[in-house]
Amino acid sequence: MSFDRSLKIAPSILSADFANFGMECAAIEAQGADWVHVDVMDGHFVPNITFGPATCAAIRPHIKGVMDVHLMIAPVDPYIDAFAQAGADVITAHVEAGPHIHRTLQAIRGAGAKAGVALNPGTPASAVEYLLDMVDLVCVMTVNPGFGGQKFIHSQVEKVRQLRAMIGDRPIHIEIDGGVDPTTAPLVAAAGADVLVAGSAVFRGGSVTNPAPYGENIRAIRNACAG
Ligand SMILES: O=C(CO)[C@H](O)[C@H](O)COP(=O)(O)O
Ligand SMILES: [Co+2]
Repeated sequence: MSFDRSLKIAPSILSADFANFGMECAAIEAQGADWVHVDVMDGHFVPNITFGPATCAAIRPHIKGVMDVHLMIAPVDPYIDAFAQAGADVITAHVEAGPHIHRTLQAIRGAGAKAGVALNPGTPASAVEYLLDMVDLVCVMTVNPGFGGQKFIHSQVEKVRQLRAMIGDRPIHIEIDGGVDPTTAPLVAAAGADVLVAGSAVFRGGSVTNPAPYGENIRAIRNACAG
């Protein structure tokens, strides 16, 4: 997985048909997705439960590109190897999920994956200042984690600007997660983000038997950022 700062759309399969994950992953890639974003929730760190490493391993053969695993779980460390072995290219842990994020990031890289750190809306950009040599991606949550389809929190755009300045020319992605659509995407792209996660705004109107709307929705986000 090589680094580039071009705009990437990463549909979140949280909004996909859970009975057809494999086909949904293949469909969104065929419709222009750059990465596939996989939301793991434990009902403890966040008030919702999704799935674990076995599901990630099951969908891996259906994803040609980057599998971007967002862990909303606490503790994180006991599960890192399992998600790496499931084929995650990027594993992102929350800075709020435990007392030893530096150790967690070391463990992610040690397991052979790219290391991401996520910040909840109430966590300042400065939380990653001493982690920049440890991370490949910083994820700015623009909703409170736990559910798809929530409203974008506009105060986070300033945090993205601060992170862009802090990161400078280091090869670190800035990912935005939550409430991304053609209206909000240009705000964070202009502020310096390069990976835009979008769940409801990509999957709305489509299905595995009618995937064309996925492509239209992805293009609408991309075009809004270009315009
Ligand atoms: O991490 C997440 C929620 O915790 C999801 O990735 C995010 O909410 C995407 O869904 P939507 O685009 O519908 O907001
Ligand atoms: Co996510």
